[in-house]
Amino acid sequence: MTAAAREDICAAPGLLTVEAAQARAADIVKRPVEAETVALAFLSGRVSAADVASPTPLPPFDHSAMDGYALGSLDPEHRVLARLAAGAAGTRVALKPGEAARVMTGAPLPPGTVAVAMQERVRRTDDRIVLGSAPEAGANIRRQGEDVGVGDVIVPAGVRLDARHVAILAAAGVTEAPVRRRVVVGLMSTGDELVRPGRPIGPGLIHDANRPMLAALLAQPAIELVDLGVAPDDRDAMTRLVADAAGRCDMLVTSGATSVGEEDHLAAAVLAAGGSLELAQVAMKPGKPVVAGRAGRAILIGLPGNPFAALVAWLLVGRVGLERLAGMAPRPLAPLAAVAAFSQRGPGGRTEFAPARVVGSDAGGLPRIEKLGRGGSARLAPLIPADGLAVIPAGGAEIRPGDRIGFLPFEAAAEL
Ligand SMILES: Nc1nc2c(c(=O)[nH]1)N[C@H]1C(S)=C(S)[C@@H](COP(=O)(O)OP(=O)(O)OC[C@H]3O[C@@H](n4cnc5c(N)ncnc54)[C@H](O)[C@@H]3O)O[C@H]1N2
Ligand code: MOO
Repeated sequence: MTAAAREDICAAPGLLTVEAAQARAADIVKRPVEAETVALAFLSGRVSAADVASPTPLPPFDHSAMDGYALGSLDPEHRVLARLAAGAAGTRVALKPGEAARVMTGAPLPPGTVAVAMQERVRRTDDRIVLGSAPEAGANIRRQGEDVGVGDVIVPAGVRLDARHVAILAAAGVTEAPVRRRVVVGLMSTGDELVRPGRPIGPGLIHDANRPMLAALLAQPAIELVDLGVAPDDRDAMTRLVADAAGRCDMLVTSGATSVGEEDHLAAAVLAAGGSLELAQVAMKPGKPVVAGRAGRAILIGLPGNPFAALVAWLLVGRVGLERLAGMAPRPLAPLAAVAAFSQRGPGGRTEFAPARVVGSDAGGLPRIEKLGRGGSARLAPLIPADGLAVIPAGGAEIRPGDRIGFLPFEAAAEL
């Protein structure tokens, strides 16, 4: 740990606030990974590395929003001169007052069009139409560039791309875009008690839940996962594994060995491998013993061993560093406003995150949140029926039904 970091941690009486820990986790990352160019078909889930400007207006030309008639004036009667479907190369016809063209949705509009009348509002006899009621000037015309102008930014830098971005790039005829290369994230569990799922557990042993959990959270297009297995509870062995991982990963995410027990070797191993710790001991429940720092060129996130604590520490602290590394603009996880459907004694010294589900809404429309399970950072079963995490701020008074609390839905929390 650097002297400055040690001072900061000690300056707060006891523990860092969750917000301070998030700021620290972001600051550890000096710059995002490099950019590369990727084809449209592979952009979803990647993080944009630069603004993309549209080379073309959208729509590219004035066209009809309806099947009907392009009108040269708003007069009640018109003579029909031409017929245009979507894809028509255009027409040499320019409409004068009293003249119309039969048009389909998407068809380019002849010069002189003042409005398009829907065909349901028109009576046609041979080459003449009579309007039931005059449309407004400009009705049913989609103007060139009304959606996007030439040079408008259609995809900003620093966002996780999805189908919306792919659609607008495709519409503008753009076939590739600059994105951050995949962040190489190494996952390592620690502990002599851990056995890979699928293998039998002997006395005192348990199955490794954290590495599969983190792999499931991080199985995303912007990430390349490296499975680093299980480090034993041995300082020298852990040091070698950390040093090796530090050389080939952008981020190393470990779980376990962060606390104060005799077999909690992570901090010592990171320091022995030439790394540093910039964050430790956060005022959150669970997840207090989360650590973060650097090891070689990698950012290190050390999550607590208890699985629910590891999940909470990842979502609230580790994820912030990963987003920065992946080139995303900072997006602090802001809990939604909600009300408690439970009571509990306060105040707590740490911000509490508890598995919770929505059980209706109050008179003001805020979701009512019920806590699940009886607490405990090792319990996974309460997460299964949960919709997200109840957030109960540190230092608050007793919570009674109807009191304001925060709520983090899982969908928002788990997305990179
Ligand atoms: N004297 C103190 N003891 C503890 C403190 C403390 O402040 N003083 N903090 C407690 C808190 S809070 C937590 S959280 C845990 C964190 O401990 P570690 O990060 O050192 O984790 P371990 O001791 O290695 O393991 C804790 C627990 O989790 C199980 N575990 C570990 N890895 C996995 C895995 N990959 N999959 C499933 N389960 C795992 C492990 O077997 C232990 O039962 O420390 C408290 N102690
Ligand atoms: O903070 Mo520990 O993470 O409660 O179990």
